[in-house]
Order: sequence, then C-alpha cells, then structure tokens
Amino acid sequence: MSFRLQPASPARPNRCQLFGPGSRTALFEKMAASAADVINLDLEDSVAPTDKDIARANVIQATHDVDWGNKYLSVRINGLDTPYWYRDVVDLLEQSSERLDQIMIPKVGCAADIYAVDALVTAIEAAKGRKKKITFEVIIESAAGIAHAEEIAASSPRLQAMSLGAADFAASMGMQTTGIGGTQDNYYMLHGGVQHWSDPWHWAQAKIVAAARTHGVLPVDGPFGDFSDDDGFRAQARRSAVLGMVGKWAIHPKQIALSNEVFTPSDEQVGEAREILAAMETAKANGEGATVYKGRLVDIASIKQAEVIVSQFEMING
Ligand SMILES: CC(C)(COP(=O)(O)OP(=O)(O)OC[C@H]1O[C@@H](n2cnc3c(N)ncnc32)[C@H](O)[C@@H]1OP(=O)(O)O)[C@@H](O)C(=O)NCCC(=O)NCCSC(=O)C[C@H](O)C(=O)O
Ligand SMILES: [Mg+2]
Repeated sequence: MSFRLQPASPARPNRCQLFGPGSRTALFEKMAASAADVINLDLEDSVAPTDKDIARANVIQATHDVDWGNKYLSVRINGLDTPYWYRDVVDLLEQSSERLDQIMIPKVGCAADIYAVDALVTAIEAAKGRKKKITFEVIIESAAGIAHAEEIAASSPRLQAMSLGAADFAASMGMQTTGIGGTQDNYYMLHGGVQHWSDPWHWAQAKIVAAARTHGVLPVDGPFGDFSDDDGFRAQARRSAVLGMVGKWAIHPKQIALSNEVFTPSDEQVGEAREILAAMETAKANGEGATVYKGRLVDIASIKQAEVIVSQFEMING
C-alpha cells in the first residue's frame, strides 16, 4: 500500500440507479415505490428540447411533493455544452427542497467541468442558506472523459459516484455499434475457427473502477439498453460486479430486481467470506500469515477481499 491510503467510498447502497424522464411525472410515484437504491430524475437526453423547462419544473416540484423514502435522490442536469445546464443548476439549487441529495453531471470531459458546476452550486448553497451539501455524480461517456477519468475522480469532495454511459461513449469513440452495453457480434477472436466473444466495455469499466477507487468514489455501470434481455443484463452486471463496480442503472423497472440481485453478495459468497475470515483468525492465533482454505491459499490479502464482501452485505442489510 502506498503511503497515501486509499480513501473509503461513501457507505451507502448504490446497487441500482433507476432513471425516468423529468417530463413523465406519472412515473415519479412508481419510481419512489420501487426497490432502487438511487433515483435519477432526468433533465438530459430522455427529455426533448421543447420539454426542458417543464421537466425542470416537474422535478423541482417532485422534491417537495413526492415521498422518496430513504432513496438517494439525484437529478441529471444537461451537459455543459448545452444552453440548459446553468438554469438546471440555478433552479434546482434555489427551488428544490432539502430532499434533493445529488446532481448528476453528464458527458464530463475534464476536471474543470466539475469545477464550474461546483463553483455555481457552492455559491447558491451559501446564498440560499441550504443546509445539506449537494453531492455530485458524473457520467464518463466520451473519449475525453475516459482519457481524463482520474483527474475527474479527484475533482471535488462533492463527487460520490462515477458511471460509464455506454451509448454516448460508443458514439464518441466512433465504435461501430448501436448497442447500449452487452455483447457485440463483431467483437470476437477466432481460435481454431471458433468465435470467442470478448467484452468491448471492459477496459473502460476497469479504468473507471481504478480512477474512482483511487479517490474514494463509487464506480457504477451505466445503462443496458435491451430491457427485454434479462440474461444479457445479468451477464453484463455480473462482470461489472466482479470488476469492482457497486451497481448499475435501470432504464426500465424490469431491471431493478436484476441489478439488486447481482450487486447484493449472495448467501454463499458471504458464507465463504466469513469462513475465510475465521480461517485467518485461527491462522493468526497460530502465528501464521497464510493458511489453506478449501485447498487454496488464503493470506492477509484474503482478509481484505473477504471484508469487501461482508461489508457490502452488511451495508445493504443494515
Ligand atoms: C423505456 C421506457 C420509455 C419504457 O416506458 P413504457 O413504454 O411506459 O414501459 P412499459 O409499458 O413496459 O412499463 C411497464 C410499467 O412500468 C412503468 N414504468 C416504465 N418506465 C418506468 C420507470 N423508468 N420507472 C418506474 N416505472 C416505470 C410504466 O408506467 C408501467 O406501469 P404500469 O402501467 O403501472 O404497469 C421508460 O421505461 C423510460 O422512460 N425509461 C427511462 C429512460 C431514461 O431515463 N433514459 C435515460 C437514461 S439512459 C441514457 O441516458 C444513456 C446514457 O447517458 C448513455 O450515454 O449511455
Ligand atoms: Mg449519455
């Protein structure tokens, strides 16, 4: 471990982030009643340009009127390349109730993007005497965003989460696909004449996990567009969980249970982690730093691995 210790990520469940357009108010109560940990009311790409003002007003009203329970309430503002974002920030900060937890900033390309939003948010919070400090989450969904992921992760103490936005990312990178996440037919290797499909999102996810974990930010997998493909969603989510991501977006309510299932450690995983911890306690009592568990090596690093799983489980189950 470096002399600089890795900071802990925020200790709150973030297994599923449920999105809904700010222009579809009929969805708000359903979102609030869902099993998602995080709610993302959208002002950006699911809202037509003609509806931007009304969507913003709807979302602000919903921070006052809707009972969001214990959900983490986030609003996705428009990108800094649009004429809408400053009004999103000003109106949200001036008019939302204290129930608003977080602002999601899309298409972030560099740390200065966050600096700009932070400066505006900080000024309005002070001017309005807001009690709760608004947190940020960002979407990495451009070539610039992935190239600068680490400086973005370090950009503000407000930053709590960093997602991969597969659709805009693919477009920005010039990827030859219209898929939003998932296996891509043409991304394969040939071995002995047999096709072996690989994961074109893997490297970007891994880069996001490393950047986020370095700075105590939660790494999150973004959307999986084909909401009729449960197995495809599960496969993508499982890979993300193994890579270190803590959750995934749901763009349809069908995906909530899938995400919660994958990002909640199973009883079997937790049981095994606890057994490893117990085995290492015994090893320590015998003056040993390593021992054998089910025929394989476990050592002091295994304690940390097991603790990740147990602490995820305990955070979710209270
Ligand atoms: C995808 C949808 C447009 C589908 O809506 P709809 O046609 O109404 O779906 P269903 O008829 O199948 O709905 C079944 C019931 O579920 C309710 N419902 C639908 N969507 C939601 C929701 N998001 N939250 C809660 N409840 C929902 C319906 O009302 C039905 O209820 P009932 O009649 O009582 O049975 C729609 O799901 C939708 O708009 N999804 C969110 C889209 C969105 O926000 N997109 C932005 C995020 S993805 C993105 O931006 C890409 C990213 O940035 C990147 O670059 O990768
Ligand atoms: Mg996007």
